[in-house]
Amino acid sequence: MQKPIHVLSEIGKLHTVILKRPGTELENLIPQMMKFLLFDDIPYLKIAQQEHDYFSETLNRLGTEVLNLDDLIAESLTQQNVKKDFIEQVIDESGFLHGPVHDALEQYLLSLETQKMVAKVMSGVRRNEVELKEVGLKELTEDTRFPFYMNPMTNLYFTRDPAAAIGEGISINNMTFAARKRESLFMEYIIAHHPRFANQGIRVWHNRAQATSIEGGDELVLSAQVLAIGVSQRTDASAIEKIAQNLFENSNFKSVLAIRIPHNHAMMHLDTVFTMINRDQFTVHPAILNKKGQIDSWVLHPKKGGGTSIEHHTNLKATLKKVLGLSEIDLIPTGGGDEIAAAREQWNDGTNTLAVAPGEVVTYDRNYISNKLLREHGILVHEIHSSELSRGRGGPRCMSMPIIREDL
Ligand SMILES: NC(=O)NCCC[C@H](N)C(=O)O
Repeated sequence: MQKPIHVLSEIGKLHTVILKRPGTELENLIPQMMKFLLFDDIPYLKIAQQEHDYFSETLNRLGTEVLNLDDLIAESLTQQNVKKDFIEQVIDESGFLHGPVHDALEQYLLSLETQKMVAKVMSGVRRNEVELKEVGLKELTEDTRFPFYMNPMTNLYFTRDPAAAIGEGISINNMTFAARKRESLFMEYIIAHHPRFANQGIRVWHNRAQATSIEGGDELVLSAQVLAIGVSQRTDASAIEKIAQNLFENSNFKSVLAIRIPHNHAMMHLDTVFTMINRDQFTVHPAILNKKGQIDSWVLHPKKGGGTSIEHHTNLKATLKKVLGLSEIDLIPTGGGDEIAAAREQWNDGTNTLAVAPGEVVTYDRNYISNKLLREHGILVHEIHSSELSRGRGGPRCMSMPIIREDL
């Protein structure tokens, strides 16, 4: 019987994926909150939705089952006590553990029918939407720079990051920045309460209560035995050690390749600078390699008798060949290696491909130099529109959370 989660590679035919159509959360993005909400500009929602619908239709046309995050969470909250717990938790995590604001938000959200409540939680609750029964010193002295009690979750359409399917389990991530912390709550409820996932023995490799942070854009399943993880702005080395240990003890994964990437917003996750597109082919943003073409990486293995051994490497090609047992590797440089084209196209997620089958990817149309090069390397490329979606700094891989891929 098909397990609810089954991802043993980055490239096996994509069977089932979770997406989130951009919604009114994007219309609650305002200039003074942009940096905090991890955006560089305000997307035009109508066009962003059209582009996203085209992405979803493209995946459908290629034979992928598309599940929507909003539906999954609403279907997980059918029991009144679960819905109430969810509302309590999301209010707590929005900064209101108790008090008049907490009570007003609770009353408001409980009054909404489940789907509307979910949409509201995602799009944010403005201060003027709820009436406080009393006002204490906390309310009088609080920071009112932002017009929301509950901030909009503008990054939700990047379903890749809050959780990642690895093997037949999942990592439910502790996100780095406040703007995204609440996002992984959805997957926690879905795994625990959705009929498709609940009580199926799904292993949780990392949970959101863990102090160390990790994000799905850094987690790449290179094979049934090898996981690559970025040491990045968003993922701590200590989180990598913990998840590696858990995988070594409880799954068939035998190696974790930790790759250190620059810590900045354009390259916030490993998948913004490196993705797998075929058994032996990868995209890579040339700027992550130093002048000698090197990058620091460490391979973690289980040690006999317990613990983990760590080997340091600097040659990405040689390291990939070694961990994957391949004789050749084709690293395809974003922007064809031209310094300016590479920087521009990486900024617009030219490196961030979503493999739908071995050697077959979905990419943004605007990265025409990288797309042409991929085709010259024999890759089948399906382009999607990207004018507005790209303003959030994420591409097709960031916008998708595969939960079932066919084995290679
Ligand atoms: N996997 C990814 O690279 N996701 C893109 C996330 C973009 C989002 N604005 C963020 O900064 O978290």
